Amino acid sequence: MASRRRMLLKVIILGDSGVGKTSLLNQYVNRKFNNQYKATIGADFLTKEIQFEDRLFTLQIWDTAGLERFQSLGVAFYRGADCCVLVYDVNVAKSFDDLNNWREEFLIQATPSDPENFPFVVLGNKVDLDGGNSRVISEKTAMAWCVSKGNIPHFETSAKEGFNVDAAFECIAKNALKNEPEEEIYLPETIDVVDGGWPQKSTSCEC
Ligand SMILES: Nc1nc2c(ncn2[C@@H]2O[C@H](COP(=O)(O)OP(=O)(O)OP(=O)(O)O)[C@@H](O)[C@H]2O)c(=O)[nH]1
Ligand SMILES: [Mg+2]
Repeated sequence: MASRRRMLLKVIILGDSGVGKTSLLNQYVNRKFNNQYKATIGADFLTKEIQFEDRLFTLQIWDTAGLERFQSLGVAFYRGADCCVLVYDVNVAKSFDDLNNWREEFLIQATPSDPENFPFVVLGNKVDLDGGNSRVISEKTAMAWCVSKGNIPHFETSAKEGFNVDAAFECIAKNALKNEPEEEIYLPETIDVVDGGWPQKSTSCEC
């Protein structure tokens, strides 16, 4: 039976409601943007196959609800995360101020083995809005916070224009990879039929 090595990397996106978490993910995975706001309820994930140094990886990216009433995720959800993305809106001060809470809450829930060095990536989204004139959080202010929290990588992005989205997710993938260099899962390319009761082809390996 042919098999192919594929590592699963779990990424969780957190941040206030409306900062653009779903839009960033949709732009990265589907190259699409929607102006209409539809609040995320609970959590949902999209996957993206990536290749890095001749190896295949599956990024499993979890989009979560920023609205408190739609948050219903248990501790088990956060466990095993390889990278956490914290998103704020450069035009909304509160969304930046809240990053600290999101980060701390994540560490409480996920209980990573080495919290000091757990990989976070911070994204300041909606830099396109009003031609940049409505911005209230400067890149310098955001960078200072990121440095104070152990040099968290920081990107300014626009999900709407696709600005810096690929670069940000490339960094997210690399950081997730750093966090989990040993653990591998093996996804079979084909599944043998056992008593005729199982599918003959796996649909999880499409490349
Ligand atoms: N101009 C502009 N608008 C954006 C951008 N990203 C998202 N939006 C808009 O902002 C609104 C909220 O975006 P979402 O992606 O739904 O926000 P969210 O963080 O997923 O919100 P919750 O699911 O409630 O947590 C939508 O109307 C988007 O179209 C961006 O980069 N630029
Ligand atoms: Mg959403």
